[in-house]
This record gives sequence, structure tokens and C-alpha cells, in this order.
Amino acid sequence: MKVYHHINDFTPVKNAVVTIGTFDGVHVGHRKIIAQIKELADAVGGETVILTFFPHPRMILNPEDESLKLITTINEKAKLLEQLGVDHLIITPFSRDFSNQSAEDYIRDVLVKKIGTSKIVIGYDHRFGKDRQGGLTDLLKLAPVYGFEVIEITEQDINDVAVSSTRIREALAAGNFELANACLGYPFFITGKVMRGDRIGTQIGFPTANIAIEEQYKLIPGDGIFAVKVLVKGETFTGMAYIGSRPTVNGHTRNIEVNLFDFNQDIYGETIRMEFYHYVRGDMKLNGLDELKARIAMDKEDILAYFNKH
Ligand SMILES: Cc1cc2nc3c(=O)[nH]c(=O)nc-3n(C[C@H](O)[C@H](O)[C@H](O)COP(=O)(O)O)c2cc1C
Ligand SMILES: Nc1ncnc2c1ncn2[C@@H]1O[C@H](COP(=O)(O)OP(=O)(O)O)[C@@H](O)[C@H]1O
Repeated sequence: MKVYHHINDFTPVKNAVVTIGTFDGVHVGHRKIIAQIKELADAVGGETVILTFFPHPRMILNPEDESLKLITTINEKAKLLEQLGVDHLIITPFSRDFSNQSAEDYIRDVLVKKIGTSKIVIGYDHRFGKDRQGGLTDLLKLAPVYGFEVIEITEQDINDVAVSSTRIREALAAGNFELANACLGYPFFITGKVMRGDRIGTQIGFPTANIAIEEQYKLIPGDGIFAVKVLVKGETFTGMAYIGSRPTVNGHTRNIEVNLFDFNQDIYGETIRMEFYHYVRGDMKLNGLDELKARIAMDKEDILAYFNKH
């Protein structure tokens, strides 16, 4: 998959089959749309193009605002789309210039001239251009003028996409990974770099890799202990993750940590990817390190039993 960070970097391709959207999570609803553009492209020997927007306007207007949380970072999204076999991903900032174009300018200059759209698969309610004045009717009107075809995504399918997104967010907040992962079509994951901590982990016999998430807009599950699988240097390990502020050792920051099973390597500085499968219990303030150690040993038994069954 080729990734373009500006629409001007893209040179029109033959028989471009295009869709537009944020695709946060690249979940089962999105996958259905992607399967559709792939099918259409395959039928005419064409290529699939996804136009997506990043950063979100709220990130530019209000960088301090921490309330915007996305299921996938832009890099995670690109990886997932690549795995699905999308040919081209155009990432464009939702700039003022971009959103101030008239509906007709947008269709002619962006969709036709810059992308070379042959078919566009678009939600029945998709809006574009100045004051969001453009929509499906403009596309249908101009399709014969510029020689492209419009394929509408029905209200039912658009609703399914919205319902999935909401369910995934709620399920992640509630620790229901079984539901979140079913809606995503793959296990929810986070990606981050292993940082140094206080070395208490080794002291109690459970070293934990502390994971730093670079993007503050990444949605992180609620606090607790989780059964996870972690990809480290191309190999997958099972393990137990902790998210919380470590009340037992009077921690202050919210940490994301993981103890990997059957593993003993220094991985400081490595970028790892952690998949969530099951919520085990909530965070607790335990009475000292001995109690903490005993509790973690019980968590390990629970998680080993979980992975034995699943
Ligand atoms: C499976 C697991 C369960 C944990 N449960 C708790 C807990 O209930 N309460 C708590 O304060 N810390 C908990 N922790 C976090 C430990 O306090 C933390 O791993 C330890 O302080 C080591 O931190 P360090 O990596 O900075 O050395 C847990 C960690 C793991 C791996
Ligand atoms: N089984 C393991 N799981 C997680 N990290 C491990 C493991 N074995 C060795 N390590 C290494 O130990 C580090 C964690 O040890 P810990 O004592 O908790 O130190 P810190 O407080 O710096 O995180 C990890 O970052 C990793 O480099």
C-alpha cells in the first residue's frame, strides 16, 4: 500500500475506486466497505484508494484538549488497511482550505483531477465542501459530467458502522474485550515503546515492561489487569498487563505495564504491540509488596488458565 501525506503527492491511477472516511478502528463495518471497493476494483483491473483525514480538526484547533480518543492511531490504521490489501491511502489534514472548497470544486479538483476517480463508494449521508453543503446529490449530478460512477452505502450499513464504533468504545471502557474484539474483527491493541521504571518489578519477581504511548489521542482501556499477547521483535508472547496508577507503591502517573511469560530479555527502547483478550480484575491498593506479589502470582494462574481454555 502506498501512503500519501498530501493529496498533491498523489498521481491519478487508472480505474481508481475510491472511498472517503475516518475508518477509526478499521472494524467489521469498515471492512465490509473495503471488501466492496476491492471487489469493484478487481472487476475492472483498477486500484483502491482511501481518502482519510488526519489530524482531526479538534487536534489542530485545541491541541490541549485530551477528550478526543481514537481506537487506532494514524499509523495503526495505515497498517490495518495495508493488511486488508488497500492499494493507496491518502492522508489529508482537514484544513480550512480543504473544507472551504465548493462542492463542485471539490468533486472536479480533488475527486476527478487529483485522484482520477472512476467509481466512488460513499455513505448516503456523506457531506463535503464549504459548510458541508455537498452531498450525494451533487455527486450523482456531476457523475455523468465527469464520467465517474457513484455507489451509495445504504443507511443500514452506515448505521452499522456507527453502532460498531460506539459498541467498541463502550466495550473497551468496560473491559469487555470479547465484545470489542468481535466488533473489530481482530484483537484490540496498543503500540508503544518500553521505558525504564522504578525496578520494583524485578524486586518482587515480576519484571514489567513499562509502555509509553506516543499519541495522546489513542484510546486506552480502563484500569485493571488483563490477559494479553505481546509482539516483541517479531515474536509473540502471552502475558499479564496492568493499567493503573499503582496505589500499592504510591504511584502517581497512570502506567501501562506488562509481565511476559517465559521471557527474560532486556527490551528497553523496543517498540512492542500488545493485544488485549480478557479483563481479569480491577486495580487494588494492596498492603505492601508481599501482598502485591501474592496477588500477581494469583493473576498469573488465572491468565494461564484463561489461555489454556481459549
Ligand atoms: C498482573 C499485575 C497486577 C498488578 N496489580 C496491581 C495492583 O492491584 N495494585 C497496584 O498498586 N499495582 C499493581 N501492579 C503494578 C505493580 O505495582 C508494578 O508492576 C510494580 O510496582 C513494578 O513497577 P515498575 O515496573 O515500575 O518497577 C500489578 C502489576 C501486574 C503485572
Ligand atoms: N518476563 C519479562 N516481562 C517483562 N519485562 C521483562 C521480562 N524479563 C525481563 N524484562 C526486562 O525487564 C524490564 C522490567 O523490569 P522492572 O524491574 O519492572 O524494571 P522497570 O521498573 O524499569 O520497568 C523490562 O523493561 C524488560 O526490559
